Amino acid sequence: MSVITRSVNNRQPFFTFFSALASPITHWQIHRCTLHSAPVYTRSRFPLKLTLSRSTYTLTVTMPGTPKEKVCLIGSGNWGSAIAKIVGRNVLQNHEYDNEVRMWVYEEIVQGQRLTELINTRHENVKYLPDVKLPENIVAVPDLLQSVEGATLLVFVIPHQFVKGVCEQLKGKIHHNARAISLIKGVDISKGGLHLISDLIKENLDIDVSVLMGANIASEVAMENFCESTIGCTDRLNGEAFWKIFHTPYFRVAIVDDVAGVELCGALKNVVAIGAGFIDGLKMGENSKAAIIRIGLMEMKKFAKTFYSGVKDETFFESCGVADVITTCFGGRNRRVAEARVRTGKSFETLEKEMLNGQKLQGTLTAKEVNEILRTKNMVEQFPFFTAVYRICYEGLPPKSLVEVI
Ligand SMILES: NC(=O)c1ccc[n+]([C@@H]2O[C@H](COP(=O)([O-])OP(=O)(O)OC[C@H]3O[C@@H](n4cnc5c(N)ncnc54)[C@H](O)[C@@H]3O)[C@@H](O)[C@H]2O)c1
Ligand SMILES: O=P(O)(O)OC[C@H](O)CO
Repeated sequence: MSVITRSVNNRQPFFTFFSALASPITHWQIHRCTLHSAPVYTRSRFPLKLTLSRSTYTLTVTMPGTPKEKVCLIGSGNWGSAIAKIVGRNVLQNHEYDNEVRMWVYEEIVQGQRLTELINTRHENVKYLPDVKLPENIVAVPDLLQSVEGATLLVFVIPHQFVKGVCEQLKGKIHHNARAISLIKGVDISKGGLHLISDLIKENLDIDVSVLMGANIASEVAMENFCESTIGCTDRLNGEAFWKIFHTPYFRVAIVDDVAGVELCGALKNVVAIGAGFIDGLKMGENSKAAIIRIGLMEMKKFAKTFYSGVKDETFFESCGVADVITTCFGGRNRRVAEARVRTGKSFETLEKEMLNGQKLQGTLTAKEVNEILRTKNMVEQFPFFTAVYRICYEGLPPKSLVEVI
């Protein structure tokens, strides 16, 4: 691979500059030419990016034989399957991506057959996203290491309690140019202290990790109803590589440079959803639920900023922020199960099994993890809403106390 740097007078008309530059590289395909004012730098990575010394022109070129990006989806639940439909279609429309997308499936027997076989023959995840056709280039693979073979873009989309185990199996086994994105809504406290799931992946696999979070109830995305989502990235090129596999006219993705803010919004809104479900279970009406959403959002922001000083206010106005809190407090699984908890008196474990058919709740576990962090830091009183949700879930506090303590 080579990096070519040319000096170009930045007052030259654009076409003069372009034709001067085009001739020596006619044997390359020029995929993009953009104008920007970023500082000068060169990178030797595919696609080869040329930034011309002291000019403001950037060319992205791909040499013949450039390896294509190969995507692997690590996870195949409700959201994993819905996003597979988008990714499968998008890679077919972009020559920079390999057509085959492998999807790691935690194997199980469904209707007397292996789930992977069902997915590969019927092109439908009959258990986790029934009645939605997946593109035929989505290939279900039961072996984790086989699924990531040759993959340069890893999409992590499994419930957060399983990430550590999956990362341990992948350590040292991934492609040298692999980058990842996490669609997982949760936090990690396994090493003591608060950690982002994206950091857990980054530290285990030694790769750059972006995140994608948003107001995205899987079944609605699968029906192609319009919605938005947010990518948080530190490396813009990586963020853009993932943007291309997710963005569609009905699933509109924005990119921001606040990984911690985006990810903590995704994780903490699940705790707010549990609180909203309690309010619904108590039949307290929409004003009370709106109040819970507002108070919950304020605690999300305070928590995120307390533990990650770089978190930006604007992030809370992206899809990953206020929009996701709203959708999850009206249409999400956490809300639904918390409502049933109040109405039936059954435990969350029982209701998860009875109502979700193998899908996993994230909010109750996150409430516990958040509480553990707050207790360690002596901060429970500063977060009365998160604390009350935890105490209702785990310490027998009556749900109606939620509005008394906040
Ligand atoms: N479903 C949604 O609407 C939605 C939307 C956005 C984000 N998310 C987030 O995406 C993540 C994944 O959620 P989902 O909805 O795709 O999953 P899910 O809850 O539908 O499914 C559970 C998945 O976990 C797998 N699993 C079970 N045991 C396992 C184990 N021991 N190891 C590994 N995998 C195991 C199952 O095979 C199944 O694929 C979560 O963090 C969730 O919050 C979900
Ligand atoms: O069904 P929930 O509660 O896990 O929420 C789903 C999504 O995260 C909503 O964006």
